[in-house]
Amino acid sequence: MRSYSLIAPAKINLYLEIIGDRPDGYHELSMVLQSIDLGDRVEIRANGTEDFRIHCQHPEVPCDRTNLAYRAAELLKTTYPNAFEQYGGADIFIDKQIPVAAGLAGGSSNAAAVLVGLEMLWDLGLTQPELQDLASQLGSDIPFCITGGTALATGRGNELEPLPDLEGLYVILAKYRSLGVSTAWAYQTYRQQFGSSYVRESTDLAARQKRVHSGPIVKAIALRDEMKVVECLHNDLEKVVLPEYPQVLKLRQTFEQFDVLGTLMSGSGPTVFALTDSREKAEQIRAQVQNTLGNPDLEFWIAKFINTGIQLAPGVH
Ligand SMILES: C[C@@](CO)(OP(=O)(O)O)[C@H](O)COP(=O)(O)OP(=O)(O)OC[C@H]1O[C@@H](n2ccc(N)nc2=O)[C@H](O)[C@@H]1O
Ligand SMILES: Nc1ncnc2c1ncn2[C@@H]1O[C@H](COP(=O)(O)OP(=O)(O)O)[C@@H](O)[C@H]1O
Repeated sequence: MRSYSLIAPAKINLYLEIIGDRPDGYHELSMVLQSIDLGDRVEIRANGTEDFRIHCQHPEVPCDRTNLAYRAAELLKTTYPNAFEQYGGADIFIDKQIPVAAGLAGGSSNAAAVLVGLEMLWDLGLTQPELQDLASQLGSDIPFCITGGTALATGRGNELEPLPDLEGLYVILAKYRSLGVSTAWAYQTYRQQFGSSYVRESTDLAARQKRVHSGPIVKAIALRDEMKVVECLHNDLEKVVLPEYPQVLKLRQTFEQFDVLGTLMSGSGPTVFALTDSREKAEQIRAQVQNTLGNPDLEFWIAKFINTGIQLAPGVH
């Protein structure tokens, strides 16, 4: 039976601005997304049956139809029933390295890997826009997870413009093991507290431009001015998550005390990250934060920026 083994990287948000409410219930965003080399391994193995089966050891990851990877497979099955009939189902093995419900797009990246893997397994010959369209139907962050790298994301987060690679940066990620934040809760709470009506189709371009402030970070990335990039780090969702989770606020403040280039909460949290220009520095900061907070529930990861999304796992054919 044919199989593909893929690496599904996590992302961090270097910039997340909520422009306003959308009529479809989502939020209009302006984000800068960055892939990092912390990733899950996703293996997709044809199983000759009429089913998809999810295999994952992580206690917080469901192995049923609610798994985003399963939903990705189902979407391809209903969109291309003839291919499904010809090739059949698959076993999907997820080796989880990305923390769950952490604001790092773990589930989204797994779903992206399934779209890419099944597309190859079923010889569908889809174009990149066709694949991106399917991804968009499944979740706002999934189109980015396919192509990865550094990108400006607008709309729901699904409209992408690639940006020049940000190379040579390292990231220390920290998360309380027992803490997870629901993305839906974060956006809903933001809407209740700060909601504003915003219609993208508005002809009032001047009003729209006034509210989109990603210009400076995009320019800094284009100029590869890393010092300027770190000055522009921003996440509107911190306004609702940090007051609700004092531990996360404390973590964010602790990173600020040390010699980091910049620090921010990623996505809907609760992961907090800090940037450095070397792995040694990242190790040093990790030790300093760990010693300061001394909490056994706190977990750390060190990763570097990468310029790829879903990739074939090295050494597997
Ligand atoms: C916050 C971010 C930042 O990158 O990432 P995470 O923290 O989840 O990793 C994303 O916007 C999350 O993207 P994703 O997790 O794909 O979102 P979806 O599945 O489409 O939607 C999950 C929930 O968030 C809300 N949502 C999502 C995107 C958006 N632009 N506006 C929203 O209000 C939706 O209404 C839904 O209740
Ligand atoms: N393949 C998957 N990996 C991780 N979580 C998943 C997956 N499929 C469904 N989930 C569920 O989605 C929720 C959000 O998980 P995740 O994608 O890791 O976080 P985030 O949306 O913060 O990036 C979790 O509570 C988890 O139960």
